[in-house]
Order: sequence, then structure tokens, then C-alpha cells
Amino acid sequence: MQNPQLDVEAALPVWNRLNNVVLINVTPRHVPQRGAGLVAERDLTHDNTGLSPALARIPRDLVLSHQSVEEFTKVDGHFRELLDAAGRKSARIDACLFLLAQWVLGTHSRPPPGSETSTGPVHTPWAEYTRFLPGHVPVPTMWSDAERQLLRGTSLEAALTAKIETLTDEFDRLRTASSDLPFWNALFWDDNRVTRADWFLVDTWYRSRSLELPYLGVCMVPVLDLANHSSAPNAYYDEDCDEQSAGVKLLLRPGVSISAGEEVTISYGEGKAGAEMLFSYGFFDPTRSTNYVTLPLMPLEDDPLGMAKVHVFDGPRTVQLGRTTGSHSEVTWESPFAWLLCLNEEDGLAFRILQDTGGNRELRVLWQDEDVTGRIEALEELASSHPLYDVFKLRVVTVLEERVSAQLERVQTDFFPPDDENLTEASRVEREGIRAECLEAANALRGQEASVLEAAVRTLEKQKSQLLAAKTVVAYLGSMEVSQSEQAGDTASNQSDDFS
Ligand SMILES: C[S@@+](CC[C@H](N)C(=O)[O-])C[C@H]1O[C@@H](n2cnc3c(N)ncnc32)[C@H](O)[C@@H]1O
Repeated sequence: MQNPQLDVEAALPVWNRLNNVVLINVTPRHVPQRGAGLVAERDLTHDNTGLSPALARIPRDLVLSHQSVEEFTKVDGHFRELLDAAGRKSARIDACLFLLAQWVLGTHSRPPPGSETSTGPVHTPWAEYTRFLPGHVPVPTMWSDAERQLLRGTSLEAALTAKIETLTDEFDRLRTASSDLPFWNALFWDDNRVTRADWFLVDTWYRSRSLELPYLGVCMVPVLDLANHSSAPNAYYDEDCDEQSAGVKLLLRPGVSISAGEEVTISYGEGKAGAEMLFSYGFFDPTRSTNYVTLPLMPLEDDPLGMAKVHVFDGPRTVQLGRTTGSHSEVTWESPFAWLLCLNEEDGLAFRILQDTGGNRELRVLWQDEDVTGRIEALEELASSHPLYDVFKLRVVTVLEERVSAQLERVQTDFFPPDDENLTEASRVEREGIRAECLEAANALRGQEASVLEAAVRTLEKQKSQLLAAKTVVAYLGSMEVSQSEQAGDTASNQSDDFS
């Protein structure tokens, strides 16, 4: 969809006045490399005493939250029809539908002939506000195919493929479901006004501009969403629950001074991994982002219980590797799912199907004959008192070492396949139209993840050697060898019987 973007410097002050948004000593400005931002109009100081001075106040009724979308369905019958047809599958989809509908209404002010009724369509301040939002956000869902290839081998690869499939599927379903609704058919699909790229863009707005508030939950707050991120922020936001002034406030941080012309920044979340920052916001600072890498795990190939394990496990089917700043050798890992993958029937893990009086069937998990269905994430703790705990841990460490080593090899593989040895990396970048900022971000992520994975392999190898030397493990492996040679002996004697 064509999105004639409104200029924040020229037009946002008018929108603010019309919608009771108050900016105090700050103003919207274009900021180099970051799109729009908020900038101090004069020197600001918080001397650590008294209340934090407010820099912006946004009324609560402007906030786009799950609750506000629900309330909106009560006044706009057309929108209610749209949400019902889309199936109300998640708060994110509903919020994105609200943004899309308001954006289309804002850019095509005339609704389809005969469609105006007492119950809609309703223009909200968002119909205009969406026109201040950027037409491009540098998150990888908006990258070209060639640019996305740069992320091969990083922890983002699988997440990105899954996200693109989800968004494509959502768009196809939306199109099918709303084509039967005359109002939305005329507004969205006549002349192919709304495209798949629009749905991707709306999702990007929501992902890169929403924040979490204690009472309103995940929401988008207009104008506050112009604040850019800094790892040393000078402002923060808070919810104002006072009935008279209910809304969201941007406040100066205690002990902070901002000079006139300086940017006002907030934190998008401390301790976010580089992959998460790139995925949600389209940028990250490799020197500041936390050294976390999260890798998906699959059931072991020959595990007959693999499907059942996936079915009963509600948590993330991943391993999280973390290296804290300052320590360059040790990596901690956490993976309740790996414990479930590595325990088996002979260890005391069992599955039972329970059927209630209504005929409903449910899969339950037992550990040492005790029902632990609600506690599967604590399997390591449950197994810690077992005499073979070190043997179990050796299995987990071995599986993780293989997984991490495979990922490391992949992330270190050249991402330009050698199809033409005469072409340099630079000429390939140019030929495939890869933008410099995508190459830079992907390289930074690959470098950061490779270094965490290398350290993780070293840690896991060390843990494996220590476990292999543990008394219980030595005794267990010894007993396994004896039983294997007895089996081999039995086979050999059977064979000699056969041949005699
Ligand atoms: C909540 S919006 C902030 C307003 C935005 N700059 C705009 O033009 O409307 C978040 C987006 O701003 C940009 N951004 C924010 N902080 C940044 C930073 N520190 N470095 C680079 N880009 C940043 C990214 O594109 C991010 O997805």
C-alpha cells in the first residue's frame, strides 16, 4: 500500500494538540541513522531529589492495548466482524488488524459506498498516527531473500523462517476470511490495495514499537514510541493510574542531565540477546548486548518416546547458552527439555494415558512411578537424587556438545557459497543488492554467536571429561562393557554352535 508518510517535525505537534498529548521540553526530530526520535529543547536536570520531571504525557485512551482493541469492537461493528472472521487467534494479530484497518482508513479516507452505518467504520486518532510510522523498519522480516541468507547458521535462522511462514499464513487466512465481508473486501482487496508486504510492515510496527506496562500489558503508546534505545538511557516510562491523569508518562531518570539538542532515550530491555534485538528492532550493539544464544532442540533420532516428549513439554524446546560479560571462558547452559530428551524408560521415565469419565484422554508423565506431569521442567532436580545422576548428566552434556558444535560449524561456514571463485565478497554483495547495514548487522551477530558457541563447546567438553572421571560413571560404563562382551560371547558361542 502506498504510505505517504507524514513528517513528525512538521505535523506531529498538531496531532499532539488535537489528541491531548503533552510534550514538555522535548520535541520530535529526525535523528541520523535512527529515523525519528525525541530531542530535548533545553537543558534538563534531575538532581536526584523530588519526583522525576515528566517529559511527555499520553492519555490512556490513546494507548493501543489488548483491552482497547476489545473495547473498540463494541463501537465499530465492521471491525468486530473482521476480528470474528479472523478468529481472534492472538492479541498480536488483533492489534495488527486494528493498525491495518486504521491505516487503510487513514490513507483512503472515503469508505466503500453504502458502508457507513451507525456502528462504523470508526476513525480513531490511530488512522492519522499510522501515517507517521516508518514505511521501512530494518528488522530481518523486512530483509530481501539474499539479505536473510546472511543469517544462515545464526540462532535467528530458524526463528526467522518460522516467523515468515507464520506471517504468510496469517495474511492468506486474513484474505480468505475477510473476502466474504463486503465492507472489508471493498476496503482491503479491491485493486489489491492491501498486500502481504503491508501485513509484514504492520507486524513490524507492533513488534518494534510495543512495550510492556504493569496494568495495560503489552501495548503501543503513540509518541512515546518515538523514543529510541540507548544502553545508557536518560529517560524511562511509567503508567499513571490516577483517574484524572490516567495514561503513560515519559520521565527524566534520576541523577541525569540532558543538554538542549540531545536525544532523549529509553532502554528497550536490559540483558536482551543480540539476536533478539535484531529480530525485534532491526539493530543491536554487539559490545553491549548480552552474550546469550538460544538454540532449538529436536528429539533424538532413534528415541521411540520422542513424539510423546514433545507433546508433554510446554516450555521452550531449546538450550540457552549464556556468557556473562567479563568472563570469556565459562558459559552456563540451561535446558529442561534436554533433560527430558536424555531420560528414558530404563531410567524410570514413563508415559501413561489417563481417560476420565467423560472419555477425555490425557498423556501423563511419570518419574520413578511418581506423576510429575506438572513438573517436567524440574526433571533435573527430580533426577538429582538418583544414583545414576552423573550418567544422566553425561548424556545431556554429550547431546548439547554435539548440537552446539554443529551450530558452530554452520555459523563459521562462508555464507556466500563458492559458485563463482572470481567474484569477491564485495562484488557479490553489490550483485545481490545486499544493503550495507544488513551485512554489518549479520556479521556482528555471526561473530558474537560464534564466540559464545566456541566458549560453550569448551565448557561442555570440560564438563564431559569431569563426568567421565566420576566414580558412578566409571562403574556404570564398566558394567556396560561387561554386559556387552557377555552378549558378544553368547552370540559367538551360538554362531559356533550353528557352524559345528
Ligand atoms: C520504537 S521505534 C523508535 C522510533 C523510530 N526511530 C521511528 O523512526 O519512528 C524503534 C525503532 O527505532 C530504531 N532505533 C531505535 N533505537 C535505535 C538505536 N539505538 N540504533 C539504531 N536504531 C534505533 C530502530 O529502527 C527501531 O526498530
